[in-house]
Amino acid sequence: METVRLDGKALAAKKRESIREGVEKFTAKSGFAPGLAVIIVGDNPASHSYVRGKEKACEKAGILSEKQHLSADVSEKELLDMIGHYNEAPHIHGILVQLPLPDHISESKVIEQISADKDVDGFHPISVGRMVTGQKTLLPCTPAGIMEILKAYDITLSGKNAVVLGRSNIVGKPMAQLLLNEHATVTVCHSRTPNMKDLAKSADIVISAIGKPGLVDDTYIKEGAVVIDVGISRLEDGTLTGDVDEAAVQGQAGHLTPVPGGVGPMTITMLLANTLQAAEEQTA
Ligand SMILES: Nc1nc(=O)c2c([nH]1)NC[C@@H]1CN(c3ccc(C(=O)N[C@@H](CCC(=O)O)C(=O)O)cc3)C=[N+]21
Repeated sequence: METVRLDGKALAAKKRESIREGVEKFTAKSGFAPGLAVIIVGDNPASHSYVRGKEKACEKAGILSEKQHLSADVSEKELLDMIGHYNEAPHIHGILVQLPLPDHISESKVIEQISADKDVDGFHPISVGRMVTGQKTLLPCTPAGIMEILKAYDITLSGKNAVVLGRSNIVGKPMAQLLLNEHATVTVCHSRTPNMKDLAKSADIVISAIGKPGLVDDTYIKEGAVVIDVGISRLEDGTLTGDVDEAAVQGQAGHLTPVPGGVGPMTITMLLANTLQAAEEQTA
C-alpha cells in the first residue's frame, strides 16, 4: 500500500500564517504584542538550536520573544527568582524554561514556579490537571501538534487502538491523555514493557517518543497503521533521524510523519498558538 506522508512542515506553515494574523489583530487591539520569555540554562548545543528556532518563529509571527541565557552553574534560587519576575511582568504572557536543566536544579520546582496562566509548555501540574479532566487549558506543544496533524489528515481516533511508546511527562503521558480525550483506547509502553512489539503491531496508531534511532521497523507496524515519529536524534554525520526506520515501514504504514519535517515544526507552531492564547486570556 502507498504510505501517505504526514507533512508537518507544510501544515505548520499554514497554521503559522493564521497565528500571525491573530497576533496582528491582538496587537492592533491591545497596543502591545504577545510576549514570550524563553529561559535557557547552560550550553547544550541542541537546546540552543531549538531555542533559536523558537525565537525565529516568534519574530515571523509578530510575537515578542525575550531570551535569557543563564550559565550552567546558576543557582536554583536565581532561576526561580527570574521566573517570579516574569510572572509579574505585564509585557510577558508566556514563559518557557528550556529542558533539560542541570542536575542541581529541580525541574519540578521550576515548572511549579511558572504561573499556570503563563505556562505555554503546559507542564505545570495545574495545566496537567485541567488537561486530564478535559477543561480548557494550555496544552503541551508536541502532543497538541500531533493532534493537529491527525485532525488535518482526517484520521479517526474514536474507537481506535493507539499505542504510545514512551512515558515522559512532556510527550508520552500527555499524548496518551489527549488520545484518550478523543475516545481512543490507549496503551502506554515503556522500558519495562515486555511485549512492546506485539502491542505496537496490533495498533491502529503508533506514536513513538523514545529517542532510539530506527527502533520502529515493519515488525512493529500493522498494515495500514498511522505512524507518528516523535524521536529526534542527531547522528554522527549530522543528519537528524527519528525512532522510525522510514525505509522499513514504507509501504506498510498507512500514514507516516517524516523526521525532520513532521512533528518538530508543529511543536513550535503550538508554542506560538499557546503564547497568543495566553496573551488573549490575560488581557480579556
Ligand atoms: N521547555 C521545553 N519545551 C519544549 O518544547 C522542548 C524543550 N523544553 N526541550 C527540548 C524539546 C525538543 N523540542 C523541539 C522543537 C522543535 C523541533 C524542530 O523544529 N525540529 C525540526 C528540525 C530542526 C533542526 O533542523 O534542527 C524538524 O523536526 O523538522 C525539534 C525539537 C522542543 N522541546
